[in-house]
Amino acid sequence: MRVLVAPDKFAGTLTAVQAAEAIATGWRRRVPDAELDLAPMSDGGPGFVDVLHAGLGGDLLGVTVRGPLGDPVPASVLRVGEAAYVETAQACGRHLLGDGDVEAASTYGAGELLLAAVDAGATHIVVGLGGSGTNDGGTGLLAALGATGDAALDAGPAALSGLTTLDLGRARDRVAGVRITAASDVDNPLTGLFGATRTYGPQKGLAEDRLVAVDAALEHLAGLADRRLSLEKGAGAAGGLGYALLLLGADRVPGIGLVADAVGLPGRAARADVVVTGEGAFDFSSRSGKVPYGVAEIAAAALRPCVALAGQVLVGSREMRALGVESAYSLVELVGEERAWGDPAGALADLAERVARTWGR
Ligand SMILES: NC(=O)c1ccc[n+]([C@@H]2O[C@H](COP(=O)([O-])OP(=O)(O)OC[C@H]3O[C@@H](n4cnc5c(N)ncnc54)[C@H](O)[C@@H]3O)[C@@H](O)[C@H]2O)c1
Ligand SMILES: O=C(O)C[C@H](O)C(=O)O
Repeated sequence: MRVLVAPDKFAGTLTAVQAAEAIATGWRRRVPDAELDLAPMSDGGPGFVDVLHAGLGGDLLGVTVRGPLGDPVPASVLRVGEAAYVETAQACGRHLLGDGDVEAASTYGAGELLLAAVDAGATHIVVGLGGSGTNDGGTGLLAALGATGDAALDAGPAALSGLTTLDLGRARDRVAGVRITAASDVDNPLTGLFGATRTYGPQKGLAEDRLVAVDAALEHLAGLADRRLSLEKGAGAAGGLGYALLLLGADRVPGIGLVADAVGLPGRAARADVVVTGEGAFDFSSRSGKVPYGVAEIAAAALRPCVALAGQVLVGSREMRALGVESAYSLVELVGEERAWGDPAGALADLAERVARTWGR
């Protein structure tokens, strides 16, 4: 039997590559002759570059860029032929913000990362967006590329309400002739009820009573730069970093679809008997763009059953099936909180071994 193993990361405990390996280890214990095809996934957020490197090969170029609060952080550019892939979470991810203030956090480092890809000679740069700890409308990135204005562009959203002029000429020149694709985990617009701030601000530590002011700062930015683009899908990804890329002429695609196509997931699903996906918390709250649902869609198109293994399962079985996942299995339910967190790889292997009893025949 052939099993396609295509999980996302389990945020905080396992990378997608580690999760895929743990699932394969457990499955093999139950079905030693199973053929396991490992395809760790990402939606554009954390893990994007690792997963593409595992799937596509290519060369990693190490760089140091400014983190969200200004401290230097390591990041990398993945070169594959003429293309380059960068992951903005490496420069401004939520894991780098800690307890820091998102209102002071900047995407400047993501701009430095983009520049490193330009300087490496890439003619097509794919920028992964998601899991950010920033909400600055991507102005930090624009500043790193040479954009100027009459207020600080690299100091978070607060300064933006004072902006009366914005010149993007130099930033656009820096990327002239380079095709940019934004691969985003979510498709929210920049502002408003479904915009970056109101939807994702609270999980970055933005207080309820600051949401209106910060959203207004991004709205002010949109008024100066380009209101139409602020309404485009994905403008609100990664705290508005999607918007900055659209201002530079980028096209936008869902990250999960880009990664799936890059690693040939549809063909691999068609060659499998069963597809296994997973993530840390299998929930409903943010299903658009999430890896398990993207993988389930691909499995369904190939007429293959899809099951999910997760740290926690927070979706009812009826909803889950409606989304194309046959069954979902929970680590915490099998081994309890302590082991799920203390030995995530071992626990996930045990869960996969159990699931292979049902699905490995
Ligand atoms: N946060 C959003 O609103 C949102 C929206 C759309 C897409 N996304 C994308 O979805 C991806 C996943 O985001 P996420 O933050 O939901 O990650 P996730 O699904 O991995 O969930 C993280 C949670 O999983 C649980 N978990 C992780 N390891 C566990 C273990 N070993 N045992 C038990 N529980 C465990 C924990 O509760 C943890 O908080 C990111 O790449 C992000 O870009 C996020
Ligand atoms: O990944 C998320 O939390 C959603 C969004 O793309 C962000 O980074 O703010």
